[in-house]
Amino acid sequence: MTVTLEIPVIDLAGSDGAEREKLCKEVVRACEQWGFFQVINHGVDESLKRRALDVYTDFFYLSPEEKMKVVIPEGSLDGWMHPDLEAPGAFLKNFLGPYTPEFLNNTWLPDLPQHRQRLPTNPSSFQSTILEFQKAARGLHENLLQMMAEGLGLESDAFLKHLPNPGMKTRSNFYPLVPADTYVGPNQAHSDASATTLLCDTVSGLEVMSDNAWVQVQSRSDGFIVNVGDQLEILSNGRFKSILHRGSRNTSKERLAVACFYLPNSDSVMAPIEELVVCDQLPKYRAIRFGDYFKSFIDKGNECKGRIEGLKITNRGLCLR
Ligand SMILES: O=C(O)CCC(=O)C(=O)O
Ligand SMILES: [Fe+2]
Repeated sequence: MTVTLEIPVIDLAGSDGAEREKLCKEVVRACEQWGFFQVINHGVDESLKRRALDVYTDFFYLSPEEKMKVVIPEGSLDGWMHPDLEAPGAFLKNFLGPYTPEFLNNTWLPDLPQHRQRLPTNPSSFQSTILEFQKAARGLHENLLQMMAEGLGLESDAFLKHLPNPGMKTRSNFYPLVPADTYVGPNQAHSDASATTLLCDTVSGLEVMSDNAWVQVQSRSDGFIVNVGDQLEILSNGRFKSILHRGSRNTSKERLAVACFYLPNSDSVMAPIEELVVCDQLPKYRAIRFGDYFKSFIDKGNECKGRIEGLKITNRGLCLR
């Protein structure tokens, strides 16, 4: 039996008006207590979200030969991968768990030729649709980051000013329906390397660690699941929690899950923001250049919370692992 979890659902409809202060506090409470919440009336057009999910589904339904045109090459994380394919090199193998589903990874920002090269050209509307979707998702990420800062009593750009020229990446996981007697485990448990992540899926399947047990989030078709990533845990000096989670199949329906990551640029240095260290007295994490963090994310594998644990400053001094 799957145990389900009701994470907070926050209605952003009034977030530009008189309700803003109350909603900002709700967002902060959800980041502190859960690390995960859902938003509805989030400002991203429902039909755009639907078109984005459809164009991803159309991509996954293409023939393997067609998808091979954007297969992940050695030394990269961007492109298409299927569990039946041999991962090209240790680089990607590290990153995959034992039950990795078919997936497509892309980088939308920074907009560089090496990232564009890995974008599918089939379906023909893929790039224009997802680019439009990414722009809308960026707006929602930034609105939420402002609300989080305001809810903590800080200037609304308190987080965003540490995230100039952000990166945007997507990972879309495709979980086909498998016969009931086929055991296919969940994918690798991890916390996200992002500042914030927005997840939209066609049916429920996300599992989060709550009280040392895996519980499934009931996703809403009109919402986005929002989660605090490792960078926001660092910036908030540990007030916001980047929680272990994993994707899994839905036992009755095919499932598509699209995660949109909002990331610092490689040269941004992530460290607890001063305003929060003053209140807490001590920084709980040592500073790290995001590019170095992301490299250790790749080197150590997409595994548990090893990366952020290694940055924690303990009472005994630096915890270097
Ligand atoms: O597939 C899912 O439901 C979760 C995806 C996820 O957590 C990720 O890609 O970071
Ligand atoms: Fe994730």
